[in-house]
Amino acid sequence: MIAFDEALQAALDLGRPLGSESVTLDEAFDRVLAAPAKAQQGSPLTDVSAMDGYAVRDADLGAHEVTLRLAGESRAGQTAVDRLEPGSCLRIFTGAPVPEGADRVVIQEEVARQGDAVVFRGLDGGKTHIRKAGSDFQAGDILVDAGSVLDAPRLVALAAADLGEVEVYRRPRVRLIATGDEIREPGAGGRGVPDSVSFGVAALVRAWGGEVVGRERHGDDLPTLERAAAAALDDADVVVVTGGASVGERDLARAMFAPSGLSLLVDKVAMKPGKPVWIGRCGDRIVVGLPGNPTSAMVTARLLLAPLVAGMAGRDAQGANQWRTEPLAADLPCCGDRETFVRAARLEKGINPLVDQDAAAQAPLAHCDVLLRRLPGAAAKAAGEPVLALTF
Ligand SMILES: Nc1nc2c(c(=O)[nH]1)N[C@H]1C(S)=C(S)[C@@H](COP(=O)(O)OP(=O)(O)OC[C@H]3O[C@@H](n4cnc5c(N)ncnc54)[C@H](O)[C@@H]3O)O[C@H]1N2
Ligand code: MOO
Repeated sequence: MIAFDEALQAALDLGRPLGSESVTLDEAFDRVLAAPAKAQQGSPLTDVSAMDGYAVRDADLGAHEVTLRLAGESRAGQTAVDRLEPGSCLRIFTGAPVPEGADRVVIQEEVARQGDAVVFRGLDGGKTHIRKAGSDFQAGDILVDAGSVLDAPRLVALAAADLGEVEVYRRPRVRLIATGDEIREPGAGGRGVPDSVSFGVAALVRAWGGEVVGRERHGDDLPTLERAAAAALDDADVVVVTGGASVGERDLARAMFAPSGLSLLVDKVAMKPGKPVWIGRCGDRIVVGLPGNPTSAMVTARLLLAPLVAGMAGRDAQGANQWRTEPLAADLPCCGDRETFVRAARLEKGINPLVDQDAAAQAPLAHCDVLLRRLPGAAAKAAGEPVLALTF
């Protein structure tokens, strides 16, 4: 049995990016940029108006009221006049090119219009309401750094950079295998245990940048499981097997990978819940064995699988387990002799440890937002005291 930190280090060491691929911006959401995104051209391309109004020359506006002749119109996407002649003004709209010679845009609320005659109050020397060419960014500027997760605002920046495709890290392909004669698909009713864990693990894999390529269930029959293991290793970067991790004769999760050349890197971890969790390799494939008890499975998946998948997806693997100090909303008992990850809810007044800490319980998962980290032998804590918390 190894310490939790040692197991985490093994997961981090395995969690290396798998290479990159080019995707269209439509496909880029939530992917991780593998190379810095450079603007293909500057923006705005020319000086443009920031407001709806009239483009004028400063020299034409004196201290007092002045009337200028309307010479035409400039709209975003089309301009009738490239140059503003002295004594004239140009109707202009937000985003439209500012003609050569114009010094400012006077907003329409500040002028009076009588046909083609536009009356301006005196020059107030305030804002020009002109966005200069390249003032947002210039050709070659790096708009989004490599390693960024492409969220909504970053996708805007990429499209603005005039990029149709971007280079992103490949997503690790993850296949889930639930084991156990009793496990069945949820929704079928009757005897058996609904496979709940696979849904939580699949969601977690996706949230941390992985692609779930398959979810399957098999009974406790070794030849069947061996065949399933070999097939899964064929098309996945990571195979996650649930259940059968403990010491019973029917706990076959490790055995099913033996003919595929399993070498164990982590085998039992001094943590509660989740002691039977294991991690191994079959060639260049990674296998993660989660305990069958649903809370144990989700805790170990969050603490070890999430950083592994994050690292393989090019994300900040270390950052996946970012423990923060937060105040307790209720008392917390002392910790036993195994490092313990207490399930808790984040309330407005602080972190509230859940009453039911049974590793097999599932109802508490519906209220669980955070894990609390408790070192072996840690003393009891009172409400208000700080505790180490990790968002689940
Ligand atoms: N003698 C010992 N017994 C056990 C030990 C031990 O050290 N010595 N460890 C215990 C611990 S800790 C855990 S955790 C469990 C984990 O056991 P397994 O990984 O072998 O899990 P199973 O026996 O296959 O199943 C346990 C439990 O979980 C349910 N299960 C399994 N898969 C799913 C799923 N996909 N969805 C929902 N529920 C699932 C299963 O029906 C069982 O009730 O072992 C202890 N025993
Ligand atoms: O430690 Mo097992 O993972 O709890 O019930």
